[in-house]
Amino acid sequence: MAVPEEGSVVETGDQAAPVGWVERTAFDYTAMAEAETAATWDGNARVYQWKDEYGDVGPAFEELEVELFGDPESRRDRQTGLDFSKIEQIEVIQEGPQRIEYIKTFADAGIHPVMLRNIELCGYEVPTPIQKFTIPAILQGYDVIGVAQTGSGKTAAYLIPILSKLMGKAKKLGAPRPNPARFQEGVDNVIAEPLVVVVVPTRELAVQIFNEARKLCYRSMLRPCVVYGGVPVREQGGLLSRGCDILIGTPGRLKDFIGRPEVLSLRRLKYMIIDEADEMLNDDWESELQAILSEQDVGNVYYGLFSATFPKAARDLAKKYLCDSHVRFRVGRAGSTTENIKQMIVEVSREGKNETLLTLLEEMNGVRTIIFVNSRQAADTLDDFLFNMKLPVTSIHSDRTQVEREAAMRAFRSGQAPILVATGVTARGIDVRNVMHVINYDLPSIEYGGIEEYTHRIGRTGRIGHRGVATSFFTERDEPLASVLTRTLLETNQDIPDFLQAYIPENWSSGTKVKFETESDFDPNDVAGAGEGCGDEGGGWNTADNVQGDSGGGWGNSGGNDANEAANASGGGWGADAAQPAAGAGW
Ligand SMILES: Nc1ncnc2c1ncn2[C@@H]1O[C@H](COP(=O)(O)OP(=O)(O)OP(=O)(O)O)[C@@H](O)[C@H]1O
Repeated sequence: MAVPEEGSVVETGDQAAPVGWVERTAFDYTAMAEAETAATWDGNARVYQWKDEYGDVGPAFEELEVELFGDPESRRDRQTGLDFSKIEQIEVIQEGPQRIEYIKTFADAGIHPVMLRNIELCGYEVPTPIQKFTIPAILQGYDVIGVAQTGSGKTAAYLIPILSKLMGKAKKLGAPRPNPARFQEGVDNVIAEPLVVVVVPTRELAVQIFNEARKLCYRSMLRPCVVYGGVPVREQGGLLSRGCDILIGTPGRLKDFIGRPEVLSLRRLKYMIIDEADEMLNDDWESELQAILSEQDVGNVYYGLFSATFPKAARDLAKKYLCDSHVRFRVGRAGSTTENIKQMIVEVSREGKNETLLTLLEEMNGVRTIIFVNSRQAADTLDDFLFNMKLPVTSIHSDRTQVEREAAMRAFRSGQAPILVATGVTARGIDVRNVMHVINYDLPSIEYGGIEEYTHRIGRTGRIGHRGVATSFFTERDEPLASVLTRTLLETNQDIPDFLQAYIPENWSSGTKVKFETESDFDPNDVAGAGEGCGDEGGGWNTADNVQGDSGGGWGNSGGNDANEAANASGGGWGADAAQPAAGAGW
């Protein structure tokens, strides 16, 4: 990366962008708010649709394929330069009485041929460590807890096996749906009866997972939908009324739709995934989550909990609901960071933060950067400050309208505004390619997430084999975090600045394991099993006995041959003939 000369500025007409940065764009938030009714929401993005005559698998559509997966050239390039070696070295710990034989390649897993092709189109060559375990476990019908570092492919770790299992069975298991080619609003509307629900804490994450589902559902009959706050309920209801097999949503909006049985019913639900499980178990979501969990058909639903950290609240939920048969996978220590991120802690005074920030942005200029602050007001103030310094910045926080939030994310993703100022919660789980630098302008305080929040925040960079830098400003206020922060740095062999040296544990020497009192790992005595929710008694977590041969569903057989078996069951719904594009087919 080019280091600019000190204080140098590139003159570009009357706008002068500091060296290395694109010109700033002024975002008119008031106009955006007024345009809300005419907005094109991210959740309205096109999904693959089929005609009845296709059978279980539809033909490819080049235009949509490029929209979903990018052009073929960029697909190939995506994998170059990825360094999986650090991820590969991390030990995967399997807990629970069941032993799952892990897969080495996607082809090993016995997944549906269309899913295999979609994985290839995504550019995924080998499964990540968490995927190696959760794919066979979910295919075999186990409830799963997956705890793995940020950016380690947890979304695909549950979507691939679930969608693969459902491919070829949508007709049999799913609700009748209108033919999209002939759909008439108000005439053909159906009640949405999803087979899968994914609950996530933020709107941005809901859209992101919806986009991953759009890719992985390509050419199948499975129709993904997303619902989240800030968009008129009527609009989202309209999308649901065309049928929905995979529903991704934020808890408040999901609860709202559950209260409208003429729009949404969970009676066909087979899989419930709680992503970013630790955040979802925050007190703020409790009533919504309870409403969603209590809605299901007892004993008939498979569960998955996924997160990068697993604090006590999440462990308590697992303890309450999970049965003996569930499997837990931990990639490294729960809450640990990845070695692909270079972490730097800089001591600053509160007054000196802006100046230090400008220096940093000058040193690492032009790269996609996320700056975290601790309050909405601070986000607005910092956005203004950076904009006045002629930097291409945008910001996102929960007081913004949905139009503003989506516009900010689009500007950041496209590179129009490569600097994003965000509060921690709104940026939870977001995955933007090539975020090279994360800056904690404010470190998260112990009361607001502490070290676990730190892990999630810096995890916006150094994702999936890429490398990144995370710089955090440390003021005297951050003293309570010093000890655990130092140990987190030691764990991945980071440099410890002088002012943190005193927090290096006594007797610690390089290569020894660092101890964490808030160890997010499961205590072996804390194992679930006596959960109220087992079997028929409550929350509906499955036992080993009911994993197989789900009545009428025709699934739940131990993984491996699912694709072939479904092909037989559906009268050869895929295979060469069915997969051929039908002449003149539309979607
Ligand atoms: N096997 C794979 N090979 C290459 N890339 C992959 C693979 N699996 C997933 N990815 C990509 O890795 C990125 C990170 O995945 P994802 O967002 O699911 O991570 P995560 O573990 O959920 O992170 P976080 O905890 O921060 O939410 C995504 O861009 C995804 O498309």
